[in-house]
Amino acid sequence: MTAAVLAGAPAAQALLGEARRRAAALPVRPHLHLIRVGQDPASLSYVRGKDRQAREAGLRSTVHALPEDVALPALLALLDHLSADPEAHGILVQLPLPPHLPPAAVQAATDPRKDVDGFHPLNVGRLWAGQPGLAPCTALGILALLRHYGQPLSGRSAVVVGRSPIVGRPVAGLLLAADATVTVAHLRTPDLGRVTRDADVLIVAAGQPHLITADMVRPGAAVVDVGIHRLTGPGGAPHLTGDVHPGVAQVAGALTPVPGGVGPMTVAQLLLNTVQAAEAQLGRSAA
Ligand SMILES: Nc1nc2c(c(=O)[nH]1)N[C@@H](CN(C=O)c1ccc(C(=O)N[C@@H](CCC(=O)O)C(=O)O)cc1)CN2
Repeated sequence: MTAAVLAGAPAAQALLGEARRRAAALPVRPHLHLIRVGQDPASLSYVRGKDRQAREAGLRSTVHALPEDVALPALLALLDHLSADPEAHGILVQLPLPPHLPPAAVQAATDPRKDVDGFHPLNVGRLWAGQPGLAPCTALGILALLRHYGQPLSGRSAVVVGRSPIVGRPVAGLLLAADATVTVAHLRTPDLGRVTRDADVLIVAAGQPHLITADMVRPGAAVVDVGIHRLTGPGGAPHLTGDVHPGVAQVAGALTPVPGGVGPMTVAQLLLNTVQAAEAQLGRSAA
């Protein structure tokens, strides 16, 4: 068996089209504020991509580039200011942050109605309570990707490997809301393969290259690889790989590529979250 490829680009285009249509129906352009601290090369590239795609989708976007040594009170003051600004609809602080800035304090300082990352404790609670709200972009993007390719979730066994607040935990909550039977495993789970072999739908966000090998996958399962690792090949050439070993393609029924799978969904979903936040703030929806 060779797994069907669940490519992110067409599914992301569908989300971007929806974001563009819904943004155009609003009386003002939704305004996204992207806050970046320091010069981490990956963060620079992700924020640049978010800013560019936001503009292409007809949104306004402003990048706030803060120095690596910015003090916590200064960052919180910016978040307070944007939270109170009626013309700011979405606020995102790019992760990772330098060690002196605790993510929990930063995430709690954003108005939950503008928290387009879905990391504010109120939005985390809403997700787990099954209430409408803003949810994390990668987790929503994974569900949208599976939906785009007609992968059923209701009544199926879904196993999530990884328990991060960005992906593992929220995707487990969303799978549960979609009526899947959900198991969360992680790097300390004994005999991980025994757990993952139970999955009809396997989501891997453990941050360890090639953790999941072919013998750990049920034949025909849908496998979503959230890992992104820059490895150096035998000739010294760098290449990107995921948490899933390439040999899994011989066993799985469907598999997301790395790169080009979940990654593009994260940014597209961010823009849709921003439009959703603007709609709510303008009294156009319940969320
Ligand atoms: N505040 C946040 N910070 C971070 C988040 C987040 O959702 N909110 N997620 C990640 C980084 N991220 C977006 O911010 C992100 C990661 C990967 C991709 C992507 O398109 N990846 C490509 C490969 C690109 C490459 O590295 O060459 C792919 O998978 O095809 C987009 C966004 C951590 N921080």
